[in-house]
Amino acid sequence: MTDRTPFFAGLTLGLAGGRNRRPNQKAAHLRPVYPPRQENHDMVADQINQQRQRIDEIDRQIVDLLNERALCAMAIGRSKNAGGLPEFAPEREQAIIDALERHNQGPLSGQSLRGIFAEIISACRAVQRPLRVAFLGPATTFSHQAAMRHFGSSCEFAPHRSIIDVFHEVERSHAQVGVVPVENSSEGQVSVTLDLFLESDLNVCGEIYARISQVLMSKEAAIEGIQRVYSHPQALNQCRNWLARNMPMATLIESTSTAAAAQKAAQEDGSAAVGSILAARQGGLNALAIDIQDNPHNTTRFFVIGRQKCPPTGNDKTSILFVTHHKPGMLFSALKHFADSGINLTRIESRPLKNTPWEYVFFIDMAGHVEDAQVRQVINTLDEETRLLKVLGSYPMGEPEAWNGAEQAV
Ligand SMILES: O=C(O)C(=O)C[C@]1(C(=O)O)C=C[C@@H](O)C=C1
Repeated sequence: MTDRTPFFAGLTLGLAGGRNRRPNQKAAHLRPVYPPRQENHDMVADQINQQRQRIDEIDRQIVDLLNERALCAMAIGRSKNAGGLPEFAPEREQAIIDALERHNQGPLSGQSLRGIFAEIISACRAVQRPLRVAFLGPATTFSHQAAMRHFGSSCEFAPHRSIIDVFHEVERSHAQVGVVPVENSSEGQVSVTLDLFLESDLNVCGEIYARISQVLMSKEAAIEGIQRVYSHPQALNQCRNWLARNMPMATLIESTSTAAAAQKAAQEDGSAAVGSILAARQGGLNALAIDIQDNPHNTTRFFVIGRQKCPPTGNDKTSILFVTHHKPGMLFSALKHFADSGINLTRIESRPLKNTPWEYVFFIDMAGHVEDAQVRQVINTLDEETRLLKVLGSYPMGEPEAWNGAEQAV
């Protein structure tokens, strides 16, 4: 038995037969449901029926209201077209969700509400013009999942083979936005993405935090029969201890992506893949164990890139890059401006400057919007003191994905 019991095995995907479940432990949906005693039966049925009728009535009202909302969005879309404005307004979307969370009295959780409204806004965007979202593919990768969670499902999702292709698609206006990984809580910076910002004129107009839950998937029903495990090198790295403990005899084989690994596992007997639950579902594979990453809080941060700039929401971040003159104390002096102005830095990273050996470009994220007086002032000062300064964008502060253990082992 594995130490992270396969919650989805034999449950969501229905094929693995729960062989790895602990003895005497039945999944909730398998526990026998006894019919209520006869004298209660009619009363219970009556109560349920009443509430169901009420739900049917409410659902019809919701549909009517949703269509009324969609008509408003269509009218806004026409005005935006007439005024040459982009349909996608991330700051407005953030404001809507923040206001609704403040308004919410429960019992629905804030997280549920966010998910519901991400879909409602997505559908309303689609009646204006479907948002085309380029991402690092193929389908079912963690970039795809992050994009779907952030933008809702009523979008055109366009998978691309590389991060540079995602940048190019947005630069050429083939997609309105792109989703690119920028850093991972275990593996650090995604250097390709950082380097591309030096050349590109695209703006950062959003950030997405996605918790990475790695799943062991196979067409086999149990771990015991598996000899090979495929995955992207990063995913294999993230699960190295778990794989060594639970499948010491299996050969680990690198693939170009977690999605490609899932395809391989679907074709071969005795093989498994490490990747997303979405890949398991789409490939019709058994999820033999979930959350097998060694760090349970493994999170990737993505940037949403676009040609438009995002106005302030009141809760923003700004990303910049700069190259200092090659003199002592220049980095210290740059950072001191932030400290003196009380601006909170949330990330600092450096990359080598490709055409000047032993010189570096610094990437900084800070709390605040470039239109805030203090942020503006520090950036203006830095602009005068540095060799190069570029504001990559200001965008609504993202929320790390809630970790409620819902997907964890039973
Ligand atoms: O308020 C707008 O600007 C709209 O276009 C409406 C709406 C929405 O459905 O609420 C749709 C798309 C935008 O990205 C933001 C909000």
